[in-house]
Amino acid sequence: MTRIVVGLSGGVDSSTAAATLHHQGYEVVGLTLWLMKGKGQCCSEGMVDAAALCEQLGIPYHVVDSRELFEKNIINYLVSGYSSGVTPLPCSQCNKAVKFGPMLKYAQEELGIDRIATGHYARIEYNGETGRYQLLRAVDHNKDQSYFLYDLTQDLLAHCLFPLGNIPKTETRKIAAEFGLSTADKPESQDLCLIEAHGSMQNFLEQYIERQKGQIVDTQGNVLGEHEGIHRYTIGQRRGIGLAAPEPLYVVALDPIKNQVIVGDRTVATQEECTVKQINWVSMEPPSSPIRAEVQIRYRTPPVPVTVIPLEGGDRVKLVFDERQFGVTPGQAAVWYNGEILLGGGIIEPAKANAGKDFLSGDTLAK
Ligand SMILES: Nc1ncnc2c1ncn2[C@@H]1O[C@H](COP(=O)(O)OP(=O)(O)OP(=O)(O)O)[C@@H](O)[C@H]1O
Repeated sequence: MTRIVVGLSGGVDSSTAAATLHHQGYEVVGLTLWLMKGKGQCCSEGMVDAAALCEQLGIPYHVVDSRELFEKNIINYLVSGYSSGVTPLPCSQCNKAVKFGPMLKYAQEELGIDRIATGHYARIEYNGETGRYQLLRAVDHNKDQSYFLYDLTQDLLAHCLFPLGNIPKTETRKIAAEFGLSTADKPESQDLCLIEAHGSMQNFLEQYIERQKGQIVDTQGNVLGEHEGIHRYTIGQRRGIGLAAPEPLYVVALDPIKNQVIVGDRTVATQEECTVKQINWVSMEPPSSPIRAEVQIRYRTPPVPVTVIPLEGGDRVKLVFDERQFGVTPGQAAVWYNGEILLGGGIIEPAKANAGKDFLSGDTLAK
């Protein structure tokens, strides 16, 4: 019987993934990574539900204390990112560095098990011709989570199963009900786990970052108002800027050196290109010449046509959009696809390399 470790968050998706594999004859071991410090946060309720599920299925259950790892990789990453004017995407970082890598290591080293599974909505296919594991969008495009998985290595993909990638979410709930799982009706998590735990990203960040008043300026440097810390803003943001203006104003840049929030109209908030670092090529070898693809610059933005141009050194690319894009946000992931197939992705770099951002201070540009 094939043994497999299933990552359990206590939600309906991972419960159904575990129950499905168990039903298919896998010898399933449930495992929850305990991620957040502090009483009553995030995982505690999840652990109770995950333990109940394992009891119901009659399978072993493990909890791995990963709070240090989460703090080192995610909390520090967020705090230093927001303090320096970027908006980091914690989920892809968490998947690679905190969840999949350590979960596989624990499975192999502590349990002698060589496979792991999660309730993510995405598909993995081995391509015999290229010898690569390809990551594909979930059949249910509305639930597709491949964007958050772009940074998984070939080795991780080779050891992973996503049992829900081929079914619509509605089917997941049906299966959960048929198996009589107590999580069948559990509401969807609506946001990042950190936001669910703290109410908002600002609440979370302000445990670590002090509010520091600064100026809100336009792209010519005229002072329009005051803010309470650049960590409270994101490129492309319109709501909550607190300025009355005839035309809607958007955050177009954040200058950590001058502690300024720079705002402009929608045209200033669009870009025709950007650079991307820390690239992970997933379903194809790194190309030596430009390729055409469709890119997503945020989880919920639709994919748009793009030319991906490899830059010297191999770890960065330039993205040239066919049409100017709004809200290209440093720190977020840009992930490019060929139809269903996720080709690669990386982290959008700050505006220094992006034309037209000369309203940032020299020091910021030199960073
Ligand atoms: N703390 C954790 N420990 C182990 N695995 C986890 C943990 N959190 C999430 N996972 C795994 O990652 C998958 C995707 O997590 P995500 O936070 O996106 O939850 P979700 O899509 O709401 O799924 P679920 O309904 O299972 O909570 C989960 O289905 C689960 O398999």
